[in-house]
Amino acid sequence: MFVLRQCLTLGTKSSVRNFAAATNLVNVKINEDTGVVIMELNKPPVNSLNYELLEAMHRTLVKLENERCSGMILTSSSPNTFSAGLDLLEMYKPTVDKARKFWGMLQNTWIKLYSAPYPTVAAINGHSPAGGCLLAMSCEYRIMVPKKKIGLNETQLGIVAPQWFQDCMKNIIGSRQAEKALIAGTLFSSEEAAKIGLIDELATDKEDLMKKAHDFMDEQLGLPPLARSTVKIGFRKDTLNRLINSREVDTKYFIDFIFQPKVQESLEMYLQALKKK
Ligand SMILES: CCCCCCCCCCCC/C=C/CC(=O)SCCNC(=O)CCNC(=O)[C@H](O)C(C)(C)COP(=O)(O)OP(=O)(O)OC[C@H]1O[C@@H](n2cnc3c(N)ncnc32)[C@H](O)[C@@H]1OP(=O)(O)O
Repeated sequence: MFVLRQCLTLGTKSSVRNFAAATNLVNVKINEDTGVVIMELNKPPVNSLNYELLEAMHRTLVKLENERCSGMILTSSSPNTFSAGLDLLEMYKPTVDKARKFWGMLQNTWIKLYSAPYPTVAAINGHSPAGGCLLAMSCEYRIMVPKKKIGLNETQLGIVAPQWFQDCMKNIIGSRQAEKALIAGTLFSSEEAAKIGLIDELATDKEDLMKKAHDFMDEQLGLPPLARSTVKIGFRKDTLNRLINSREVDTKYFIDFIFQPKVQESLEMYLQALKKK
């Protein structure tokens, strides 16, 4: 049974609720017996990743480093969407300062998630485009409900998936498949994603999704943790270091790119199309 665990917070059950309620943007539950955490994104309607949601995730990931967290399942409270990716409003006519702060928080959050030593599973309970796909790809294992969409569709919006987004995809589906998918900005159905290995398993529904996520976690918890995490980090270090060693350059690419008038036009048109749906 899952209970909110005291040591995640300041010591009482009500402080646990305060920790989550401080933003309300992520629900965090931990199994007292196993140490497995469920982090549920909770920014209706579509968990678009704005600064505040990223900060809430980042803060949680930092806290988990100091806790007896043995593994994490990432999912969402939305019935239809895991995450709609980066909040387009963060990129549409921001100030330079705001855009810089936003991008820095995205980098921070990704670095923490990608390098987490404990096993991580994305329980993808709905659509997962662009930054949503990045979150899923940053976990070690992906399980998805049927008939939803996942992929790095940036090109379709007139923007470009940054190098580290691209690297994550390459690491999972291989260079050739990733190149094709990134150039076209392909959004794969859950079923197609399973065929190319972008996701590891299909689930029938949310209940089955969570069951499969726990099954994966149970398998991982049977492995010696230090050996497990050493191999994981060994595989991920080049991708991580590539961003860590070039954070400023990456931020400059982002700022220079989104402030181009053509990119702002594309974002405006895309936002309008989303509203008109
Ligand atoms: C290699 C070197 C490269 C060097 C150059 C690098 C330069 C860097 C460039 C910049 C890179 C930027 C990277 C960006 C990555 C991203 O993540 S961009 C975001 C992409 N996201 C999407 O395309 C998803 C858009 N949303 C949808 O497709 C749908 O909403 C959905 C399928 C997720 C869900 O559909 P549905 O349930 O039908 O909900 P909707 O009615 O569509 O939406 C509800 C509501 O939410 C608003 N919304 C949806 N998505 C977003 C979003 N991403 N941001 C902000 N808002 C969003 C939508 O407008 C609706 O609003 P209203 O209720 O109408 O107000």
